[in-house]
Amino acid sequence: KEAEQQQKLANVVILATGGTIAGAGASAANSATYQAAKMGIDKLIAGVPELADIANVRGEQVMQIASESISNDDLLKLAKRVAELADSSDVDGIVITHGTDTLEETAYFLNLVEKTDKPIVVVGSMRPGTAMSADGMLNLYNAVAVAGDKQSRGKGVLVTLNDEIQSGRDVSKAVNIKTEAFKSAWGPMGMVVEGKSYWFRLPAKRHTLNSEFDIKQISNLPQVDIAYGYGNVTDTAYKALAQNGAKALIHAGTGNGSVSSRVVPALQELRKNGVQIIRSSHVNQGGFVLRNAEQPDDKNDWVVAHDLNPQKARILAMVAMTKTQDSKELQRIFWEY
Ligand SMILES: NC(=O)CC[C@H](N)C(=O)O
Repeated sequence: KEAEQQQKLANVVILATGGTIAGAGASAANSATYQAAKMGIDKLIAGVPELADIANVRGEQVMQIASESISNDDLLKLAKRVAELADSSDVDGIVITHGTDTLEETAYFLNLVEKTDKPIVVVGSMRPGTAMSADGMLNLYNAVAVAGDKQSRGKGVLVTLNDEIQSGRDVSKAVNIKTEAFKSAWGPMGMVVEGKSYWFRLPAKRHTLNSEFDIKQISNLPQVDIAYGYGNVTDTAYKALAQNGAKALIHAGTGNGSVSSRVVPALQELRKNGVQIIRSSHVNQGGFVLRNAEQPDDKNDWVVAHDLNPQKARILAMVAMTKTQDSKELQRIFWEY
């Protein structure tokens, strides 16, 4: 009977990378003061015995770090392992446990480069497992439930925290001290309650199988950096980043991705020297940057990131520039993904 039950359950692999979901504090009262990336994947799985009721789960420790320290090489390593697993006939879904600080970047990267319709779910937590009201156990249970569900196929890379199923493209860490930390300007795609998914919308942007990018053809990512717009800003950071080898600069602009008159000449000059200039916005609840609004992008030969926040714009620029150095092509890609 037990063997029969196991055969019916989906096979889900959990790739662990660290973060708070693997964190530990000195006391149960430490919900915010703790060390991330302390607990191994086997302990994490053992901590949620209910996982065995919803899937055949096995874990792999890919790295053990806080996500603010994830490098492009780490990203490539993780994505290549995800692709291998997605190609295995005995894997139905993949969960990635991840620190929440750059979770949105990894989720978007995988969404762009994984050629599979199998569910890929990225999950983290806001409190370590040692804390009172820790959220990691339920988030992980929900992630495994979603990853093992056939209904989750072909919907792009997903993120489950706070009982919500979010699109890995849209979601962003919007609050850093609450368990309802992750939001999307366009709303969640669904809910997961007691291990069952309830879907309400689908992503409109290109992803996974419908993406022109494939991790199997990517071995390097170009250097793309971000500089921040604010009152009294100077062009120092932009110039320094370009001098240090950035092939594209994401302008994390104010408002509509506006650019200070003290910075415009430097960006025009950098563009003439071959650096791509991509205007994004750092407004908190979802920026929306349009071509030739605020700045003459056609004249300057700049690109706009549209609704992508600066850190997501960096991810798309890196992936796009593995294929093209043409600013018009880059702009097409920024509209489509
Ligand atoms: N809530 C978290 O996961 C944050 C912990 C850590 N800064 C990380 O991103 O890994």
